[in-house]
Amino acid sequence: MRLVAEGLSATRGEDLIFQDISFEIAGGEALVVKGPNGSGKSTLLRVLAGLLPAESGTAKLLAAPHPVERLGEACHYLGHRNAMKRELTVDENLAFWKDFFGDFPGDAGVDVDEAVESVGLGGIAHLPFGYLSAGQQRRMAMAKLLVAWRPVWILDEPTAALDVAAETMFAGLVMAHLGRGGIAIAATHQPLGLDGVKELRMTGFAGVAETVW
Ligand SMILES: Nc1ncnc2c1ncn2[C@@H]1O[C@H](COP(=O)(O)OP(=O)(O)OP(=O)(O)O)[C@@H](O)[C@H]1O
Repeated sequence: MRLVAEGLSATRGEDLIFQDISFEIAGGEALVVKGPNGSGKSTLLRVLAGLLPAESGTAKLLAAPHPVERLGEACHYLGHRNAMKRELTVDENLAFWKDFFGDFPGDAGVDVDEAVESVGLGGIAHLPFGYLSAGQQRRMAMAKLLVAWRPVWILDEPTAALDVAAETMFAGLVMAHLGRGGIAIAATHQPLGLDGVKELRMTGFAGVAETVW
């Protein structure tokens, strides 16, 4: 499996945010997107996840024997917001997402109990999501990545508001995902604790993006 981005550019409103971004990552690899505030990291992730159209260029997943028409279909997107209903319990939220997403061909997500255990919060999944602390809510949002299989994880500041133990836990989840042949692309200002990752540095349109491998 390979994710290939070629000549991507994107606009927000009237403004060109970045242009001519190209990179390639294989199954089992992670790409960390770095750059100052406003340089376009979130915009790039949203383009890859299919949530914003690219102005030009392409991003494709070459994934025999499961060809993918649109990259977004193969992606889990964990954005700044957790996308969980505050009034529903954690169990109910995760069961909804498991059912809604379903599995992408090739592998399967774990059940809700196992996902909650994996993020270290077994025992509180019966509580309404809104009762949880900010860090616990973020951990539970990470559990969404586990309940349905998607080969590509798109992660926007995944560890913001997390303590050191949770950062370590999340690095373990990402490593396990890579170990299953998955791909992870993360925008972050903090080190994710992953070894041997590729890096893409965004400099904003004032200085066009530069890649560092
Ligand atoms: N909906 C929008 N309409 C117009 N401009 C936008 C919109 N959303 C973002 N922008 C602009 O696009 C540029 C890139 O924003 P983006 O959120 O991609 O940056 P970022 O690198 O992720 O920043 P940060 O590190 O602060 O999260 C910024 O100048 C921002 O003001």
